[in-house]
Amino acid sequence: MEKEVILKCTKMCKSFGPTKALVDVDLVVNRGEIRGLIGENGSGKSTISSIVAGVLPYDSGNIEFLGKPHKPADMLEAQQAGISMVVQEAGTIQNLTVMANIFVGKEERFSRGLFLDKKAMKKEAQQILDEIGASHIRADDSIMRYNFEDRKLVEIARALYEKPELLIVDETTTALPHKGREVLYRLMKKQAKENRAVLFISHDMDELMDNCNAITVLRDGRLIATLNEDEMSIPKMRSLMIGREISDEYYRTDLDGSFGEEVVLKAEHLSAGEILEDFSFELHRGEILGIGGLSDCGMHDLGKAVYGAVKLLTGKVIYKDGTEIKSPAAAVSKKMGYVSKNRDIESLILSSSITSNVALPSLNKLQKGVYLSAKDEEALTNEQIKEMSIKCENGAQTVDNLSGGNKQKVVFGKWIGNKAEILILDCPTRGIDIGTKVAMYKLMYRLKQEGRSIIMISEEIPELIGMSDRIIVIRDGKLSGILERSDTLNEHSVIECML
Ligand SMILES: Nc1ncnc2c1ncn2[C@@H]1O[C@H](COP(=O)(O)OP(=O)(O)OP(=O)(O)O)[C@@H](O)[C@H]1O
Repeated sequence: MEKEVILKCTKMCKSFGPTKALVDVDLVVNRGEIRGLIGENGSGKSTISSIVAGVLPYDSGNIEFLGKPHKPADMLEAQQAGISMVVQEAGTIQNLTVMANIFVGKEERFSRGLFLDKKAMKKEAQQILDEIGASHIRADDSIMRYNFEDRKLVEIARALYEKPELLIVDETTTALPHKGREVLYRLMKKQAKENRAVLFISHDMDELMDNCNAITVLRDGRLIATLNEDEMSIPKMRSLMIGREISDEYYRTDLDGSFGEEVVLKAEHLSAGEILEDFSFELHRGEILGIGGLSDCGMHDLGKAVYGAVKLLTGKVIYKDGTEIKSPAAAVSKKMGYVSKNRDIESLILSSSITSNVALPSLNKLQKGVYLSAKDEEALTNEQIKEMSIKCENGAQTVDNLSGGNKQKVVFGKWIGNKAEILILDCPTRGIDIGTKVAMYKLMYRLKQEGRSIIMISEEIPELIGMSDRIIVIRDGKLSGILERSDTLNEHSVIECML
């Protein structure tokens, strides 16, 4: 049977100044399909989704949606045409309630004369939250009460409320806890089963294989291939993305989980956030200490607590020289670095340049008398652009303009540039393409060998097993087990500890 086309892009082009983000892209998405869109960081995936969803205009080419010309002036217009999108980073508005976030721009639907029928709004918002399996989120609560993961679920509710013909999911899964990912997969499958369509952007090869009916590969803004279900395989997808074969070995290959005796950081009886309670551990010189658990087990709070970024309810964090780490400033002065899971809000100054972001923790080092050495700042940044393969015009480009994965590389680069001795990495490879991931793991291993210490908080069990010397598993805010690196350690043993 002939497939019914829902979206047809022909020779779509988009440039940002000298950067050719999309070059003559022809993309056809059919009804009933979950289409994966893959490519390295900066290959143009989000540019396509932003154009189709009305966030960005295109320069030339042609788009048809449901057989009609499609050139939406904004997101609302694209939504009215039948396209909704859930994005990578925070897409909710602070200071509003959950329901106001769900119905933003559509409030008139509930207006009764001069007033807003908040009761009806609440009822409808709660209904959609319940429908997507997020009943724990209350429609009339302030959005600020909810964490990053729950806010993503609110965005999903907002996107699905309209029953869009095309749902775009732009790297949302890594922001969600495991349960939330399952919810999203189920909703995507439902969308396809109802003969609508999904455009699904992800770097996770397994979830792409499990959920997509076809995969489109981009490289440097050009469409390289579209693989149908029977042609899809991980090695093929990887090599089409990167343009060369890459090995299956992502992680360090040694089984030696040894590290120095010296304790460089000690956490004693920490309680913080809503769940973390009476938690203690020691980090050693040259150790990669993995921290795992379900997303809401308290591990993200632990990262913040160790960096002095949240108020401790009990306990203390002590650096090797006896200094108590009570603030990020104290942490930075002891050469500690922190990569937050909530990258755009907590780890970057989006409106500043790559150089300003990279140089920020190294300002003391870069200061010459009362002046900052612009030349040194630039050299430091260029080194990190090279080391982390940051795709950008130059260090003067504002971080806001970088692709998601390249922003993550900037965060990593700023702490590597600062020669941090202790790195607290919360989901460090989030949004990072497979080629760069391999490079990052190599870098982490090199840092370990140089005697630096890493706390790696991760929701990816293979990453924890693949990189850690020891894995501390947290369950419901408390220590549930410590697992040592060995050839018998497997996903099952970690999961057993987590649940
Ligand atoms: N507003 C902007 N201004 C300047 N350059 C931009 C802008 N938005 C995107 N770019 C550039 O366009 C290119 C494509 O970016 P895009 O965000 O589409 O990549 P991506 O494939 O989604 O990457 P990632 O996997 O890292 O999310 C990148 O080089 C990026 O730096």
